[in-house]
Amino acid sequence: MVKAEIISGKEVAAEKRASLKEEVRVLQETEGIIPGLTVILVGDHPASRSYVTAKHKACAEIGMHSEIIELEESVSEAALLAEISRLNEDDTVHGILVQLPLPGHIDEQKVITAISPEKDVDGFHPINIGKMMTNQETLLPCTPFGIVEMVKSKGIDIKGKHVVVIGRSNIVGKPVGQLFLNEDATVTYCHSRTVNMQQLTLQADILIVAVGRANFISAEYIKEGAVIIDVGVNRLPSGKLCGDVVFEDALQKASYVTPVPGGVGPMTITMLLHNTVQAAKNVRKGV
Ligand SMILES: Nc1nc2c(c(=O)[nH]1)N[C@@H](CN(C=O)c1ccc(C(=O)N[C@@H](CCC(=O)O)C(=O)O)cc1)CN2
Repeated sequence: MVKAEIISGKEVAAEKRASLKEEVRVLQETEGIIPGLTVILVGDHPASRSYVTAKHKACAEIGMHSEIIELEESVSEAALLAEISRLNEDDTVHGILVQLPLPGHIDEQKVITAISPEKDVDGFHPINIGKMMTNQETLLPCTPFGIVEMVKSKGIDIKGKHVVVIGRSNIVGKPVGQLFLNEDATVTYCHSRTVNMQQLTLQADILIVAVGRANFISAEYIKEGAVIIDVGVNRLPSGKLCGDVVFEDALQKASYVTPVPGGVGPMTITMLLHNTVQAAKNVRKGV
């Protein structure tokens, strides 16, 4: 029997994008500012290319300016850093994003740190991460930010809830736990070395799964009535996309579940738009 309500990231994203479109219109009409995003794509990873294209399209749909800079897979780290430095100095660029992952010869952390924190619309710069950790206003990592927005959109109470995060990546696992901690949740992290993970996941009021392994979480890991957030986007040999959670199992045991596709993914790009508009406004405020 289906018990859970599906949290449609597509629907939450559409609502948020409509309000951002209006914000962009007002910003342009009243102050002549058009928020601008520049995305750097290194190499020709097909999934990365499709995410970058989706970002470009999403910007256009809400009236924002955007540009894609494509660099060869073999580009040197120094050349990439020089490009970032040029964009840091360009006042028409409010947001800079380097699509990840990068080729192995480039130090990802060095690249992220080279982006001006004020233009770091991915929210990955150590200064922005530090501000997030200390609960200060800043540009927040898009996927974690989108997850919190989705949960809030359903009026789900976070305070005092036990949030269990499976995964400890810098772009999703670690920051999503911190954002829920900032919302007064009790947070537990699980990862590949966690002993008896099931004992922990069965305590989760909100279970966030970001491991990148198809159908990693099944019914026996889910507490009755839990909120299940599935961050995984895995392509099966059949070509079909699926999440890290067995969706049918979550439907039967959880109170809410996010689908794949159409769940967390669309929120990632939406919060990127939000951050870029925010970065443009911050320039005006001198933040
Ligand atoms: N610089 C960054 N690199 C990467 C990020 C990021 O936030 N910043 N996140 C991911 C990729 N990503 C955005 O860049 C992303 C992933 C998935 C989706 C999405 O909408 N997925 C759809 C399915 C898409 C499909 O058909 O393949 C869904 O879940 O519905 C958007 C953005 C890694 N790199």
